[in-house]
Amino acid sequence: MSSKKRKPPKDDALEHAAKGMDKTNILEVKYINCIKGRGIFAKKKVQQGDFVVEYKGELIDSAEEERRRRVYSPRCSVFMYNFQWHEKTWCIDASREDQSFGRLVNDNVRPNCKMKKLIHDGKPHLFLFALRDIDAGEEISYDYGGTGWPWRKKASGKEAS
Ligand SMILES: C[S@@+](CC[C@H](N)C(=O)[O-])C[C@H]1O[C@@H](n2cnc3c(N)ncnc32)[C@H](O)[C@@H]1O
Repeated sequence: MSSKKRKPPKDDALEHAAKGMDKTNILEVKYINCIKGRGIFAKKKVQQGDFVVEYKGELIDSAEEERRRRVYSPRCSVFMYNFQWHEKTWCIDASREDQSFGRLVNDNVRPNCKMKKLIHDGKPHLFLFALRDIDAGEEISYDYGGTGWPWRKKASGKEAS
């Protein structure tokens, strides 16, 4: 058994945000198929509660988000993540291909991670934390929320469970 003390996951997340680093020692990008595209996979076991990855991008307000949604293609707007902060709607726009891992995490209705907001340098940041132990080789996922995602619909036209 390792005697190394586990860093509190929130501290770990904020340290990674400060350094602008992804956990390349435990995560990797893999191409899955032409429907799902790429995804993020665990290279090593992840413990329940651990910080996994930051959903990095540009922080914009709802007016700017609306403006961008009018001009973005659906392929780009799917990278926009909305959340509440100080009673207003904000958005992380991760549409820019910047080599970061968080933007490549796919949707799952039975996810192994959950998105949480933490404040770093006075600004909100979005981080995924493990909902359960994740084995090496498993795809990292979270529930995008909302309804109507085309990939959730089965050929029958019903929502996937
Ligand atoms: C935020 S991106 C995730 C990264 C993306 N897979 C890529 O390679 O750029 C969201 C897009 O990934 C795909 N996607 C995400 N979750 C999926 C799922 N569960 N099944 C199929 N496609 C999915 C859809 O094409 C969606 O528009």
